[in-house]
Amino acid sequence: MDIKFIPAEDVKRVLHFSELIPQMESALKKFSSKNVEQPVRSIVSVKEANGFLGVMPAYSSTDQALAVKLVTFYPQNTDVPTHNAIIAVFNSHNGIPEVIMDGEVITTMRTAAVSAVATKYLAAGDASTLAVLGSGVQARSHIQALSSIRSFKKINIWSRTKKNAEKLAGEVGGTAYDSVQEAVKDADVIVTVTSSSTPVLMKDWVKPGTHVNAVGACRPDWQEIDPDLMRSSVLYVDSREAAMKESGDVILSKADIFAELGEMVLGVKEAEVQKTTVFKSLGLAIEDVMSAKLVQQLMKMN
Ligand SMILES: NC(=O)C1=CN([C@@H]2O[C@H](COP(=O)(O)OP(=O)(O)OC[C@H]3O[C@@H](n4cnc5c(N)ncnc54)[C@H](O)[C@@H]3O)[C@@H](O)[C@H]2O)C=CC1
Ligand SMILES: O=C(O)C1=NCCCC1
Repeated sequence: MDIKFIPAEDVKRVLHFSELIPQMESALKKFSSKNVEQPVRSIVSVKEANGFLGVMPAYSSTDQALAVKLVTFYPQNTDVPTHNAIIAVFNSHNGIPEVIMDGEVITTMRTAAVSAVATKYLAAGDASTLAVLGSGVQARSHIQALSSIRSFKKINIWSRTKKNAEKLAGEVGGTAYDSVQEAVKDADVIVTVTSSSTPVLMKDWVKPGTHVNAVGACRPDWQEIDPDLMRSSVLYVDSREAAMKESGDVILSKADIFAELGEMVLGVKEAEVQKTTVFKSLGLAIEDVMSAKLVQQLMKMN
C-alpha cells in the first residue's frame, strides 16, 4: 500500500476561502438533498483529560468521495492546539486507502467557510459591524472568511481574557471590549467561537435582525447561547439529526429548528434576512470530505 501524507503546510498553501466557500455551499446542498451517506459522528469521552475524540465518516457517490475525519478536542489544552485532526481518504471503487492528510487546517477553515455561507444568505446586505466572542483559532478564521463576503467597517472582539481580545483586535484592525454586551450591541453579525459550556450571548443584548453564527457548544449539555435567544430567533442548523443529538443550545432550549442550511441554499426554505437568525453549527463529516477532495484537486494543479 502506498499511502500519501499531506501535511498541514501543504493544505494551508493550497486552500483558499474563495474556493472553499462555494465548495461548502455545494456540500451543504448535497447533504440536505440526501445525496450523502453520513451517520451522526461518534464521540468518545476521555474523562481524565476533559477531552473528546470524534469519528466523522461520509461518502458522496456523485463525487466518488469517501473519507473519515478523526478529530480530538481538548478544550483545556494550553501549550498545544485544542483541536487536532487527521483525514483518511479512501478510493471509493475498491476501498484502498490513498491519502492521509492533516485535518486541523481543514477543520479551522471549513467551519468558517460554512459560517460564511450562512452569513451570505442570512445577514443584511449592508451589514457593517461584526462582533466576535472568543479569540482563538476559529475567531481568526471566521474574521477572514466573513470579511470575504461582507465589507465590515467595524470588528468588535470580546474574549474572557482581555489581552487576547486586544491581540486579535490589533491583528485585524478591530476593537477589544470588556463586556459581551458592549461588543455586540451594534453588531449586524455575531460569531460565538468560545469553549464555554454556559451561555455567553444573551437575547436582550442582540439587536433585532442580527445574524448569529453559533459555532461552539457541541455537546448535548453545553450551551453558548441564551435559550431565550434560541427560541425567539429563526433557527438554522447544519444537520437536524445532529442538532437533536449533539447541541445543548438546541436540546435544552427546546427551540424549533426552521431549516437546515442546505435546505435554505437549495431554496426549499426561506432565508429570513429581516429577522434575527441563528445558525447553529456543529460540523459535518461531508464538509471535511469535500474539503479534502478540494485539497487533492488543488495539489494536482499546484
Ligand atoms: N461547529 C464546528 O464545526 C466547530 C466548532 N468548533 C468549536 O468552536 C469553538 C472555538 O474553537 P477554537 O477557536 O478552535 O478553540 P480555541 O481553543 O482556539 O479558542 C477557544 C476560545 O474560547 C475561549 N473560552 C474558553 N472557555 C471559555 C469560557 N468558559 N467562556 C468564554 N470563553 C471561553 C478561549 O479563551 C478562546 O478564546 C469551540 O467550542 C470548538 O469546539 C471547533 C471546530 C469546528
Ligand atoms: O466538526 C468538527 O470538526 C468539530 N466540531 C465540534 C468541535 C470539534 C470539532
